[in-house]
Amino acid sequence: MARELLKLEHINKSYEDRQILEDLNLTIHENEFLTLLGPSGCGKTTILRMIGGFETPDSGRILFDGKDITSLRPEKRQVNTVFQKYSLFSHMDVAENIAFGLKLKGKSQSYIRDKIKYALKLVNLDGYEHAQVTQMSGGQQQRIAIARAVVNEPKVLLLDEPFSALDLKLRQSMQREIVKLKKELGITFIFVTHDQQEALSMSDTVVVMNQGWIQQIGTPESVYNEPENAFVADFIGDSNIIDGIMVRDKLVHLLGKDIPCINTGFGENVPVDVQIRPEDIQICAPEEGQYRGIIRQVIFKGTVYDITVEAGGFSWLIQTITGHEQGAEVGIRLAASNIQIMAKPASEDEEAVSDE
Ligand SMILES: Nc1ncnc2c1ncn2[C@@H]1O[C@H](COP(=O)(O)OP(=O)(O)OP(=O)(O)O)[C@@H](O)[C@H]1O
Repeated sequence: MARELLKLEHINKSYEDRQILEDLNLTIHENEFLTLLGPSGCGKTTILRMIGGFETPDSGRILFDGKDITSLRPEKRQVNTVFQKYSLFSHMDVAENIAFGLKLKGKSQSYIRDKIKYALKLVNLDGYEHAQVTQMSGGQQQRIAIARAVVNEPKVLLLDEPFSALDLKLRQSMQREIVKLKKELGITFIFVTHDQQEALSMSDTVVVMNQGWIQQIGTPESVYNEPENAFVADFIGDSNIIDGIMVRDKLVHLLGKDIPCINTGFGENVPVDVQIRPEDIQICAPEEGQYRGIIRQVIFKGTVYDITVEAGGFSWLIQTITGHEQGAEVGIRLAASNIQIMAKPASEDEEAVSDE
């Protein structure tokens, strides 16, 4: 892993009486594409605003390259932000928008002209210097906002849900552009989104958050394939999450049956959350399955079918390439390697006891 660039240490933040972040710790590396992912209100933007310098933590430190920048003004940080609402100046043309920050810094006219040209090329808008921003599409405006941030040569670019106003197709093409841009610039990107697909497809590292707490940090593959708890499993992709009890290692009691699973090390009689992805479940003949059930619903999604099967007292979501008949009696099979065993979250009572 590359060198550590940014460190958030023991960050606490409350608004009025409500604690939003509690003892948050996070390390971001040089040249990393890190995404803060979580539902609305979980504190993603608050973290980004602290890194940008628009918000100060109540306690804790933010280190940049080993230096404490917790109280440094935004313009003194080597960090630039692209906001959700592009916040472009509508009375200025494209070039003036991009030049704004550079003029404030007292850069020369020729320097500014070169930078504008370079940045517009980078975001595929060469020749748009004198276009009016109000007459440009949402995608183009977002590109200008990115160009405006990039000309400051930040070491870290912060992007707060930058594509939320764009339609799906444009969003996907902007996602590809951002990944390309990141490679060209060779700097650190910190991206905020509540869209798990967006996070998985763009990032080196995904930080999954819920209610101010970091739930898991990992590569897109690891948070998808090895979620550490039911929240992550449920939030990222589709999942079947079922209560289970470990019989012994490699065997879990699930919906009335003992089902083989991979090594877990949880010990005997431990209640666990069991996760199985819809694409990892096989539909077979009734007598060949571990559970027997009925197909309740079949929905064609384009590349796959979403099939709901009622079996073992549970409503399973299963994804298949081929269609199935609603009402058919079927069996379902689970491969041990596709069963993810996760610790149950500590209950509030237990947390209270362990805090003492
Ligand atoms: N200036 C503020 N004053 C009071 N409460 C605030 C302020 N800013 C944020 N909050 C609250 O803090 C919590 C976290 O907000 P934050 O914007 O960080 O969440 P988020 O995960 O980025 O959500 P979203 O995706 O909706 O932007 C929310 O409950 C929000 O209402």
